[in-house]
Amino acid sequence: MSEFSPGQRWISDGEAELGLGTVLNCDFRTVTVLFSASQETRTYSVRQAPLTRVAFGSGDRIQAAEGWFLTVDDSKEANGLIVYIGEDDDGELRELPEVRLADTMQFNQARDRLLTGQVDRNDWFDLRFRTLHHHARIEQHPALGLAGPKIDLIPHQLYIAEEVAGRHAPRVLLADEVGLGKTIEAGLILHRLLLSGRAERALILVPDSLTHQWLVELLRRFALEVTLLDEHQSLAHGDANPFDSGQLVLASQQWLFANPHRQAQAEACDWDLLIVDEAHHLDWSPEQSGPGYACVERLAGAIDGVLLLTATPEQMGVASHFARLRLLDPERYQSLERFQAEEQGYVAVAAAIDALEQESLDAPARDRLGAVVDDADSQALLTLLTHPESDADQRARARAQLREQLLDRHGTGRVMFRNSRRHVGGFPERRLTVTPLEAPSAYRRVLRKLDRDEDYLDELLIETGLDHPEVLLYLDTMYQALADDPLNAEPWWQFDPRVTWLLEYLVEHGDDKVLVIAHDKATAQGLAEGLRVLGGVHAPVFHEDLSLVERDRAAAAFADAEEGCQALVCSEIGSEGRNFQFCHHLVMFDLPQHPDQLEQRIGRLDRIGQRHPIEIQVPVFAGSPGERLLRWYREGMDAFGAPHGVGNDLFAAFGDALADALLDDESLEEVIAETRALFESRLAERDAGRNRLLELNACRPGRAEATAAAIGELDADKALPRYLDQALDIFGVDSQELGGKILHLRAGPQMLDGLPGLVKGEEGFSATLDRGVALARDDVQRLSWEHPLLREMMGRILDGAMGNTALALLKHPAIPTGRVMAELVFRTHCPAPKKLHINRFLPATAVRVLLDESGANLSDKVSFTGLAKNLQKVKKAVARDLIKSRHEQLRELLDKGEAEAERELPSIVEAAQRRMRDSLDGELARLSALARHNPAVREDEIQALRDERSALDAAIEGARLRLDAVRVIVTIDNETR
Ligand SMILES: Nc1ncnc2c1ncn2[C@@H]1O[C@H](COP(=O)(O)OP(=O)(O)OP(=O)(O)O)[C@@H](O)[C@H]1O
Repeated sequence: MSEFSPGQRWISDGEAELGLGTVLNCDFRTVTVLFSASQETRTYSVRQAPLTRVAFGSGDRIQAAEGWFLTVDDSKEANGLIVYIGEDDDGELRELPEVRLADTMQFNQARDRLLTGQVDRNDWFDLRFRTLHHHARIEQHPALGLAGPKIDLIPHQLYIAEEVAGRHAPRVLLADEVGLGKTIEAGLILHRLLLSGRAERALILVPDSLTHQWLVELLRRFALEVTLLDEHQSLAHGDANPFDSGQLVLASQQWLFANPHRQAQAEACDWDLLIVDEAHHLDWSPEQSGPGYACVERLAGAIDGVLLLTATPEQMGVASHFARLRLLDPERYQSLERFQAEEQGYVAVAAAIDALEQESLDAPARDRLGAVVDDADSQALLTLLTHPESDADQRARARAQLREQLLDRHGTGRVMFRNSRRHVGGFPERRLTVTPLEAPSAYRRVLRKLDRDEDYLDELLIETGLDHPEVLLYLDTMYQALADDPLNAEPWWQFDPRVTWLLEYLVEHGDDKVLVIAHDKATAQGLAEGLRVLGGVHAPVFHEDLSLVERDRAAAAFADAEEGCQALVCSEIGSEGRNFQFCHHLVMFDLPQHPDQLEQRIGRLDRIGQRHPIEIQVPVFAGSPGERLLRWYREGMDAFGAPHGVGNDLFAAFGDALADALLDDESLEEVIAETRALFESRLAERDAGRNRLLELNACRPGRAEATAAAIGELDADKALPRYLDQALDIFGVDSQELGGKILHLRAGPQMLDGLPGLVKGEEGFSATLDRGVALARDDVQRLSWEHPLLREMMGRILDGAMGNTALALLKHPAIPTGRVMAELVFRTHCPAPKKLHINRFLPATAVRVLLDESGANLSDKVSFTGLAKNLQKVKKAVARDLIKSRHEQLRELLDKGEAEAERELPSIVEAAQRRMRDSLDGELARLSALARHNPAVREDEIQALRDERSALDAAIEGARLRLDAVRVIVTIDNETR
């Protein structure tokens, strides 16, 4: 006779997610079960039905179809069906026949699953326990969010990322010199915020030309997938807000700034972080702000975290720079005059910090320190430093602490980070070669006329419609504008000797890539045509009016080491921010007018990753205005040697005078001499004042080293390869060694679906645990605890039921056969908003309790691994039967285990609270002391920290323990199996 009767409740062993099933009918051979919650009906063979009867016992809380709950006290049977008896939530005695149990009841909790006979594989249970352990370790690790990205560990970047991502709602200007890695810093900050739960949504606004580069960098280096939004994509969303289509949205500034409707949609979303690249283009003047500035101002007003990126913050003038700082902190930056006055004071602070370098302070050094040390705690350090009885150790500590305090309390360092090549070091040499050429007659004619006739310049401006001094500096453009009929005129590239010179240069350096930059789009296009027609050289053009796809295609054609083209011709703006460090020849076909633009050009090649000296070529017409501009750059400010960061000051002071001197050697000499004088005094100020402070602040070597060491610890974590092996195996991912520390991962036939990067029947991906190997290969991903595959596997285990029950056999000479033990794993549960990142103090923490049949706690005597290696697996059906036969006993052990675990909770809570207070109280004290001196510390930052502290305190206090997993262990003698 079949054990099934209509109305009985069963669950599927293999598909527990179907919910609670009801037997519809049965005969001798088959049973049909309806799973109402998932609207599925299944028919099984009676003899092998993978089903378990649901039977609750005393103390279980069950739900009726009508929604009310019953706490089971007893049960009885009527016509093969169970009727539960107990109290409802109002304390009334009620009966609930099993047929009226809620279909939606889930059996995911370890206790329910165990008692309903759902047992997982033993190795799943092992993996679950290890996952809990590693998850807690990684969540609290100081390198969280910084260790996974595929990057070289460069100290100034690590310092900035660690400092900025640790703040409440970071709002900073990342202003490292060109090519030092601002994108990487922003990526690190974003990654850390995301992993710690402090940010979930970010909007990234970048110039059109850089969208693809950002997309690729975020994916390849940070394994972050972003949604790239443009008008076409947005239209596909119809009436819905397209900015809601992803957590991380990347959009082109040109597109958004020109489109008020899309701006309103972007503003309507909730973001945690706004990133704006090449922020010097956000122009502002006291009279009027540009549309970009206005748009970012509105967004920055509503979004907590803001990162602005620019290598040349003052390119558009000091006022504009000030306005950008104001975007970050409107309260702090209210008056430009005050801001400039404060900057004067930085000279004294920098001098004081430099004075600290002296081993024993002489009188002038003491004076310099005395002039800025204005509070009791700094004063105490200074006294210690100069006290005759303090020993070398005390002095060293006081020196380091005072240095930190001075840096912290003065200057713009909290809002702006600027690293320069000078102190980062290790960058290649720049070599300039100037090739004088004779101007062709078409240009010479005009130049001679300009020499002879002072009034001709005005005429020329009217005739060409060009501006001054462009008309003098870009002679090809001038020639083209003068042509009566531009369509029929001989194109300039036919006779311009720079074109033939370039063709020869390309032949001479046939094996090398050459980047050519010209000021105008039209020049770049003409030049490419000239190269093709005159020399058969195909060089793609890269300019601001190309579509994104065209630009990326051009860049890819250039980047391809084997098949690619030798040269790429760019216009000024078209190439800004791009990575071309695989090439070390730069041809400046003409010169830009602003020193910062010149630096931007060289910065395309002189970037992290450049391995060769940089060859800069400038072909120039003898005696032309262009040659005079070149002299200004070389003699007035050494513009080609290394970035100096004062170009904007020089341009602001002499830009106009230089424009007037472009036709006159005598006045040029004067302008050069004056520029040189200002250049040198600015350099001296830079080294003494604000920039010196900025430099000292942009990287604190001690902290950077500590962060690098923490990352190094995770890189070398021996537990990771072991865990990975086990997890890949259990999730059904095939892993094949390719040699050279590289693995190839592919979905196996039994793989659990939905793992990132792996789809059955598809290729999979190559990956390595080794940072160096990953960096050397674009096509190889870097595996770490932070890789999406690991995070997904760990998340699935911790959020789901996988491995939360198991049964194993133990052969032990000292324990009689047939005894039951229960290995219970409890985990702390601490509901709190994600933004609090409570995991850094109290991640889900495992408490393991091992009980023998009598309820004695053996946890301290028998370790998890010690026990696990002696266990033997058992067939699922046998396991189910064993559990069924020990129901009551197991219930008792579960209750007893809970009481045992509860005893551990207070010490866990206390330790977490201590960790939290140590960390936050220290930070609060530091910030409050800072705020008294440095107005860049915002009051809302301090208040937010206080609020955070009390919210964390309450959340940790409310921590509870929940049973997470249970393994039943049954002893056997040597013969039994
Ligand atoms: N830590 C790093 N590891 C590996 N590569 C790096 C690292 N930092 C920077 N790079 C590489 O150096 C180049 C320059 O970095 P990035 O683009 O971030 O500089 P940037 O300061 O934003 O430049 P720009 O001023 O031109 O916008 C990029 O190709 C980047 O991938």
